[in-house]
Amino acid sequence: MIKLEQVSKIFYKKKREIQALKDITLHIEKGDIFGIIGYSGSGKSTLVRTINLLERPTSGDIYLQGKNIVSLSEKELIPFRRKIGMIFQHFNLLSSRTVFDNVAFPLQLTNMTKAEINKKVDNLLDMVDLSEKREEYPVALSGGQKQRVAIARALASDPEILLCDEATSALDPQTTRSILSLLKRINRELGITIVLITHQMEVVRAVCNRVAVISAGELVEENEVNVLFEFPKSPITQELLNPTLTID
Ligand SMILES: Nc1ncnc2c1ncn2[C@@H]1O[C@H](COP(=O)(O)OP(=O)(O)OP(=O)(O)O)[C@@H](O)[C@H]1O
Repeated sequence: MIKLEQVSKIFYKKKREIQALKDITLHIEKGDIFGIIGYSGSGKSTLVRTINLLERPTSGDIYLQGKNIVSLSEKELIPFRRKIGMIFQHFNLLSSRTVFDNVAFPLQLTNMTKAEINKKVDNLLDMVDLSEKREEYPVALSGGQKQRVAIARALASDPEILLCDEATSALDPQTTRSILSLLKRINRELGITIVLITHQMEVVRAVCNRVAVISAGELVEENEVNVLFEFPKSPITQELLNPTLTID
Protein backbone atom coordinates (compact mmCIF):
# COMPACT_ATOMS: atom_id res chain seq x y z
CA MET A 1 0.00 0.00 0.00
CA ILE A 2 2.85 2.40 0.88
CA LYS A 3 6.31 1.74 -0.56
CA LEU A 4 9.35 3.89 0.04
CA GLU A 5 12.24 2.96 -2.23
CA GLN A 6 15.71 4.32 -1.41
CA VAL A 7 14.34 7.57 -0.04
CA SER A 8 16.90 10.20 0.95
CA LYS A 9 16.34 13.75 2.19
CA ILE A 10 18.97 16.44 2.52
CA PHE A 11 18.16 19.79 4.12
CA TYR A 12 20.38 22.76 3.32
CA LYS A 13 20.79 25.17 6.19
CA LYS A 14 22.94 28.15 5.19
CA LYS A 15 25.86 26.24 3.63
CA ARG A 16 25.47 23.17 5.84
CA GLU A 17 24.01 19.91 4.56
CA ILE A 18 21.81 17.91 6.93
CA GLN A 19 21.16 14.38 5.72
CA ALA A 20 17.85 13.68 7.49
CA LEU A 21 17.09 10.40 5.63
CA LYS A 22 19.55 8.01 4.00
CA ASP A 23 18.41 5.44 1.49
CA ILE A 24 15.28 4.27 3.33
CA THR A 25 13.36 1.36 1.82
CA LEU A 26 10.12 0.39 3.60
CA HIS A 27 6.98 -1.48 2.62
CA ILE A 28 3.82 -0.87 4.63
CA GLU A 29 0.94 -3.25 3.93
CA LYS A 30 -2.77 -2.40 3.91
CA GLY A 31 -4.22 -2.85 7.41
CA ASP A 32 -0.85 -2.51 9.18
CA ILE A 33 -0.35 -0.45 12.28
CA PHE A 34 3.24 0.29 11.41
CA GLY A 35 5.50 1.87 14.03
CA ILE A 36 8.55 3.99 13.23
CA ILE A 37 10.69 4.46 16.30
CA GLY A 38 13.89 6.38 16.96
CA TYR A 39 15.46 9.00 19.17
CA SER A 40 14.87 12.72 18.77
CA GLY A 41 16.48 13.99 15.58
CA SER A 42 16.70 10.53 13.98
CA GLY A 43 14.47 11.58 11.08
CA LYS A 44 11.07 10.16 12.10
CA SER A 45 9.01 13.28 11.35
CA THR A 46 10.79 13.83 8.06
CA LEU A 47 10.14 10.21 7.09
CA VAL A 48 6.43 10.29 7.89
CA ARG A 49 6.05 13.65 6.12
CA THR A 50 7.51 12.19 2.90
CA ILE A 51 4.56 9.76 2.70
CA ASN A 52 2.15 12.59 1.78
CA LEU A 53 4.95 14.67 0.24
CA LEU A 54 4.66 17.40 2.86
CA GLU A 55 8.40 16.86 2.57
CA ARG A 56 9.63 16.02 -0.94
CA PRO A 57 12.53 13.54 -0.92
CA THR A 58 15.84 14.62 -2.43
CA SER A 59 15.99 11.23 -4.14
CA GLY A 60 14.08 7.96 -4.14
CA ASP A 61 10.51 6.94 -4.92
CA ILE A 62 7.26 6.81 -2.97
CA TYR A 63 4.46 4.54 -4.16
CA LEU A 64 0.90 4.85 -2.91
CA GLN A 65 -1.29 1.98 -4.07
CA GLY A 66 1.19 1.20 -6.83
CA LYS A 67 1.53 4.77 -8.17
CA ASN A 68 4.83 6.63 -7.86
CA ILE A 69 3.84 10.05 -6.51
CA VAL A 70 7.19 11.86 -6.32
CA SER A 71 6.94 13.53 -9.69
CA LEU A 72 3.30 14.60 -9.34
CA SER A 73 2.41 18.30 -9.20
CA GLU A 74 0.64 19.78 -6.15
CA LYS A 75 -2.63 19.61 -8.12
CA GLU A 76 -2.11 15.99 -9.17
CA LEU A 77 -1.34 15.13 -5.52
CA ILE A 78 -4.76 16.29 -4.25
CA PRO A 79 -6.59 12.93 -4.68
CA PHE A 80 -3.68 11.07 -3.03
CA ARG A 81 -3.47 13.50 -0.10
CA ARG A 82 -7.23 13.15 0.38
CA LYS A 83 -6.66 9.49 1.20
CA ILE A 84 -4.21 10.39 3.97
CA GLY A 85 -5.18 11.85 7.35
CA MET A 86 -2.65 13.13 9.85
CA ILE A 87 -2.57 13.83 13.58
CA PHE A 88 0.15 15.57 15.56
CA GLN A 89 1.68 15.79 19.04
CA HIS A 90 0.20 19.25 19.69
CA PHE A 91 -3.19 18.51 18.06
CA ASN A 92 -3.19 21.58 15.71
CA LEU A 93 -6.84 22.47 16.35
CA LEU A 94 -8.31 25.83 15.34
CA SER A 95 -8.77 27.65 18.65
CA SER A 96 -11.45 30.03 17.31
CA ARG A 97 -13.72 27.16 16.18
CA THR A 98 -15.86 24.84 18.27
CA VAL A 99 -15.28 21.10 18.41
CA PHE A 100 -18.05 20.65 15.81
CA ASP A 101 -16.55 23.26 13.47
CA ASN A 102 -13.02 21.83 13.79
CA VAL A 103 -14.28 18.45 12.59
CA ALA A 104 -16.58 20.01 9.98
CA PHE A 105 -13.80 22.19 8.55
CA PRO A 106 -12.46 19.74 5.90
CA LEU A 107 -16.04 18.92 4.86
CA GLN A 108 -16.99 22.57 4.40
CA LEU A 109 -14.39 22.70 1.62
CA THR A 110 -16.31 20.02 -0.32
CA ASN A 111 -19.74 20.25 -1.95
CA MET A 112 -21.53 18.39 0.86
CA THR A 113 -24.77 19.94 2.09
CA LYS A 114 -25.14 21.34 5.62
CA ALA A 115 -27.38 18.43 6.60
CA GLU A 116 -24.87 15.86 5.29
CA ILE A 117 -22.05 17.61 7.17
CA ASN A 118 -24.09 17.70 10.41
CA LYS A 119 -24.83 13.99 10.18
CA LYS A 120 -21.25 13.03 9.39
CA VAL A 121 -19.71 15.19 12.14
CA ASP A 122 -22.21 13.91 14.72
CA ASN A 123 -21.31 10.31 13.79
CA LEU A 124 -17.60 11.08 14.08
CA LEU A 125 -18.03 12.82 17.45
CA ASP A 126 -19.99 9.81 18.63
CA MET A 127 -17.21 7.49 17.46
CA VAL A 128 -14.55 9.42 19.45
CA ASP A 129 -16.94 9.73 22.43
CA LEU A 130 -17.13 13.54 22.40
CA SER A 131 -20.77 14.21 21.49
CA GLU A 132 -21.38 16.21 24.66
CA LYS A 133 -18.42 18.55 23.86
CA ARG A 134 -19.85 19.47 20.45
CA GLU A 135 -20.20 23.20 21.17
CA GLU A 136 -17.07 23.64 23.34
CA TYR A 137 -13.91 25.42 22.19
CA PRO A 138 -10.53 23.60 22.28
CA VAL A 139 -9.37 25.65 25.29
CA ALA A 140 -12.01 23.90 27.41
CA LEU A 141 -10.76 20.39 26.54
CA SER A 142 -8.13 18.09 28.08
CA GLY A 143 -5.18 16.92 25.97
CA GLY A 144 -6.82 13.55 25.34
CA GLN A 145 -10.08 15.20 24.28
CA LYS A 146 -8.18 17.54 21.92
CA GLN A 147 -6.49 14.54 20.32
CA ARG A 148 -9.90 12.86 19.88
CA VAL A 149 -11.15 15.96 18.05
CA ALA A 150 -8.03 15.84 15.85
CA ILE A 151 -8.69 12.16 15.11
CA ALA A 152 -12.34 12.88 14.22
CA ARG A 153 -11.20 15.71 11.93
CA ALA A 154 -8.64 13.43 10.24
CA LEU A 155 -11.35 10.78 9.69
CA ALA A 156 -13.80 13.29 8.20
CA SER A 157 -12.23 12.92 4.73
CA ASP A 158 -12.60 9.09 4.84
CA PRO A 159 -8.84 8.47 4.62
CA GLU A 160 -7.32 5.07 3.86
CA ILE A 161 -4.13 5.94 5.73
CA LEU A 162 -3.68 7.76 9.05
CA LEU A 163 -0.25 9.23 9.84
CA CYS A 164 0.35 9.81 13.56
CA ASP A 165 3.31 12.06 14.42
CA GLU A 166 4.09 11.53 18.15
CA ALA A 167 0.31 11.59 18.72
CA THR A 168 0.52 10.47 22.35
CA SER A 169 3.79 12.11 23.40
CA ALA A 170 2.09 15.03 25.18
CA LEU A 171 -0.33 12.77 27.06
CA ASP A 172 -0.17 10.97 30.41
CA PRO A 173 -0.04 7.13 30.42
CA GLN A 174 -3.77 6.63 31.07
CA THR A 175 -4.80 9.07 28.30
CA THR A 176 -2.19 7.51 26.01
CA ARG A 177 -3.84 4.12 26.55
CA SER A 178 -7.27 5.47 25.64
CA ILE A 179 -6.00 7.17 22.46
CA LEU A 180 -4.08 4.03 21.43
CA SER A 181 -7.16 1.91 21.97
CA LEU A 182 -9.16 4.34 19.80
CA LEU A 183 -6.51 4.07 17.05
CA LYS A 184 -6.67 0.28 17.26
CA ARG A 185 -10.46 0.39 16.93
CA ILE A 186 -10.21 2.70 13.90
CA ASN A 187 -7.74 0.29 12.29
CA ARG A 188 -9.93 -2.74 12.99
CA GLU A 189 -13.38 -1.32 12.29
CA LEU A 190 -12.62 1.10 9.44
CA GLY A 191 -9.71 -0.85 7.92
CA ILE A 192 -7.51 2.25 8.00
CA THR A 193 -3.75 1.65 7.69
CA ILE A 194 -1.89 3.49 10.44
CA VAL A 195 1.70 4.74 10.41
CA LEU A 196 2.69 5.81 13.87
CA ILE A 197 5.94 7.50 14.80
CA THR A 198 7.07 7.57 18.38
CA HIS A 199 10.11 7.49 20.66
CA GLN A 200 8.26 5.25 23.13
CA MET A 201 8.70 1.48 22.77
CA GLU A 202 5.66 0.83 24.98
CA VAL A 203 3.48 2.62 22.40
CA VAL A 204 4.82 0.33 19.66
CA ARG A 205 4.27 -2.74 21.83
CA ALA A 206 0.69 -1.69 22.64
CA VAL A 207 -0.63 -1.23 19.11
CA CYS A 208 1.75 -1.95 16.24
CA ASN A 209 2.11 -5.20 14.27
CA ARG A 210 5.35 -4.13 12.51
CA VAL A 211 8.06 -1.68 13.43
CA ALA A 212 11.05 0.03 11.84
CA VAL A 213 13.87 1.50 13.94
CA ILE A 214 15.67 4.52 12.55
CA SER A 215 18.83 6.19 13.75
CA ALA A 216 20.63 9.18 12.20
CA GLY A 217 18.37 8.95 9.15
CA GLU A 218 19.10 5.27 8.50
CA LEU A 219 16.86 2.23 8.83
CA VAL A 220 18.68 0.04 11.33
CA GLU A 221 16.14 -2.74 11.83
CA GLU A 222 12.63 -3.72 10.78
CA ASN A 223 10.48 -6.63 11.92
CA GLU A 224 7.22 -7.90 13.35
CA VAL A 225 6.76 -6.28 16.75
CA ASN A 226 6.86 -9.46 18.85
CA VAL A 227 10.01 -10.70 17.04
CA LEU A 228 11.78 -7.37 17.45
CA PHE A 229 10.94 -7.23 21.15
CA GLU A 230 12.18 -10.79 21.68
CA PHE A 231 15.28 -10.65 19.47
CA PRO A 232 16.43 -7.02 19.07
CA LYS A 233 19.48 -7.04 16.79
CA SER A 234 20.89 -3.53 16.76
CA PRO A 235 22.38 -1.77 19.80
CA ILE A 236 19.98 1.16 19.23
CA THR A 237 16.95 -1.17 19.44
CA GLN A 238 18.36 -2.78 22.59
CA GLU A 239 18.84 0.66 24.13
CA LEU A 240 15.32 1.78 23.18
CA LEU A 241 14.03 -1.38 24.87
CA ASN A 242 16.04 -0.78 28.04
CA PRO A 243 16.27 2.97 28.47
CA THR A 244 18.41 4.16 31.37
CA LEU A 245 18.68 7.65 32.76
CA THR A 246 22.15 7.27 34.25
CA ILE A 247 24.06 10.56 34.41
CA ASP A 248 27.87 10.54 34.67
N1 LIG B 1 13.06 22.00 7.62
C1 LIG B 1 14.26 21.60 8.07
N2 LIG B 1 15.37 22.31 7.76
C2 LIG B 1 16.58 21.91 8.18
N3 LIG B 1 16.81 20.79 8.91
C3 LIG B 1 15.75 20.05 9.24
C4 LIG B 1 14.42 20.41 8.84
N4 LIG B 1 13.56 19.48 9.32
C5 LIG B 1 14.31 18.57 9.99
N5 LIG B 1 15.62 18.91 9.95
C6 LIG B 1 16.76 18.15 10.53
O1 LIG B 1 16.64 16.80 10.09
C7 LIG B 1 16.99 15.90 11.15
C8 LIG B 1 15.81 14.97 11.41
O2 LIG B 1 14.72 15.73 11.97
P1 LIG B 1 13.30 15.11 12.31
O3 LIG B 1 12.45 16.21 12.84
O4 LIG B 1 12.82 14.34 11.15
O5 LIG B 1 13.68 14.09 13.49
P2 LIG B 1 12.72 13.39 14.56
O6 LIG B 1 13.27 12.00 14.74
O7 LIG B 1 11.32 13.52 14.15
O8 LIG B 1 12.99 14.25 15.86
P3 LIG B 1 11.96 14.72 17.01
O9 LIG B 1 11.45 13.46 17.63
O10 LIG B 1 12.83 15.52 17.95
O11 LIG B 1 10.91 15.53 16.34
C9 LIG B 1 17.37 16.76 12.33
O12 LIG B 1 18.78 16.91 12.32
C10 LIG B 1 16.70 18.09 12.04
O13 LIG B 1 17.39 19.15 12.64
